[in-house]
Amino acid sequence: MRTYQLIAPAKINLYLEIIGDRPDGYHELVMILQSIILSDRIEIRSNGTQAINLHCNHPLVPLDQTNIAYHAAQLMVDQFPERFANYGGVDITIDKQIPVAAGLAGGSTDGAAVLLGLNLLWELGLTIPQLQQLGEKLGSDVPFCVRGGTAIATGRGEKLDPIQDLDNLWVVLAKYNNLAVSTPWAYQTYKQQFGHTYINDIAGIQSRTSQLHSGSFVQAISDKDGKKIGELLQNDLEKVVLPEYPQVAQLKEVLKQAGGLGTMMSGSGPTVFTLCQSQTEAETIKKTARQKIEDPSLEFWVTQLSSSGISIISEQ
Ligand SMILES: C[C@@](CO)(OP(=O)(O)O)[C@H](O)COP(=O)(O)OP(=O)(O)OC[C@H]1O[C@@H](n2ccc(N)nc2=O)[C@H](O)[C@@H]1O
Ligand SMILES: Nc1ncnc2c1ncn2[C@@H]1O[C@H](COP(=O)(O)OP(=O)(O)O)[C@@H](O)[C@H]1O
Repeated sequence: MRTYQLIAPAKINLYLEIIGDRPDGYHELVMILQSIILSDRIEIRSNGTQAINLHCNHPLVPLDQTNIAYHAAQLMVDQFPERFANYGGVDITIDKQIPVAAGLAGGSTDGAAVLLGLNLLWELGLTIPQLQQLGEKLGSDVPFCVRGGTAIATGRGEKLDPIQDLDNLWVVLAKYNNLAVSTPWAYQTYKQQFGHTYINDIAGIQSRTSQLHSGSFVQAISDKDGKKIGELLQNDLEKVVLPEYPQVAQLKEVLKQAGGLGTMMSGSGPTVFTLCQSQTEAETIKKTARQKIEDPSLEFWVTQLSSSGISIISEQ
């Protein structure tokens, strides 16, 4: 039976600005998304049946249709019923290394990996843009996860403009393993509290978006100016998540005091990250923060920014 093993990297949000709300219930965003080395491993194996079976080593990951990886396989079955009939079903095994419900797009990247894996297994020959278009149906962050690297994302997060890759920096991630933040809750609460700041006309949205395109953040990325990037980190969702989760606010403060280029919450949280120039600096920051907060539920990861999206590591 043919088998593909894939690496599915997590992401962090270097910049997340909420501009307006949309008739479809989503929010209009300007983001800068960045892949990191921390990844799940996905195995996709033909099983000679007509079933999709899902396996995962993490107790919090659902194994039914609510799993984005399962949903991705179902979407491919619906889109390409003849291929499914010819090639048969698959066993999908997720080796979960990315913390769950952490603001790191763990589910989205697994979904993206299944799209790429089935494209290969069923010899569909779909291009990256075609896979990204399918990914839009699974979630706003899935199109980014297909290609990864560094990108400006607009719309609900699905419109992507790749920019110069930024892979020369290290990152410390910190998360309480007993905390999870619901993404719909974060956006809903933001809307209730800050909806009055939204721009709701197209011209206004375009002008704000182009400000960022030409803005100093993109310039700092193309200059690979870590100090400037650290200063310019932004995430509007912090405004609702930090007051609701004081532990996360305290964690951010401790990490900030410990050094590095800049500290910010990723996505809807509750993971907080610090960008660093070197692995040594990252390890020192982790150690300092660990000494300041002696809580066994607080976990750390030291990793690097990455220029890769989903990649294939073996084919049998
Ligand atoms: C906050 C971010 C930042 O990258 O990431 P995470 O924290 O989830 O990793 C994303 O915007 C999350 O993207 P993703 O997790 O793919 O969201 P989706 O499944 O599409 O949407 C989940 C829910 O979030 C809200 N949502 C999402 C995206 C968006 N632009 N506006 C929204 O209002 C909607 O309530 C939607 O029902
Ligand atoms: N493959 C998957 N991996 C992780 N979580 C998943 C997956 N599929 C569905 N989920 C569900 O999605 C929720 C959000 O998880 P995740 O994608 O890890 O976080 P985030 O949306 O914060 O980036 C989880 O609580 C879980 O119930």
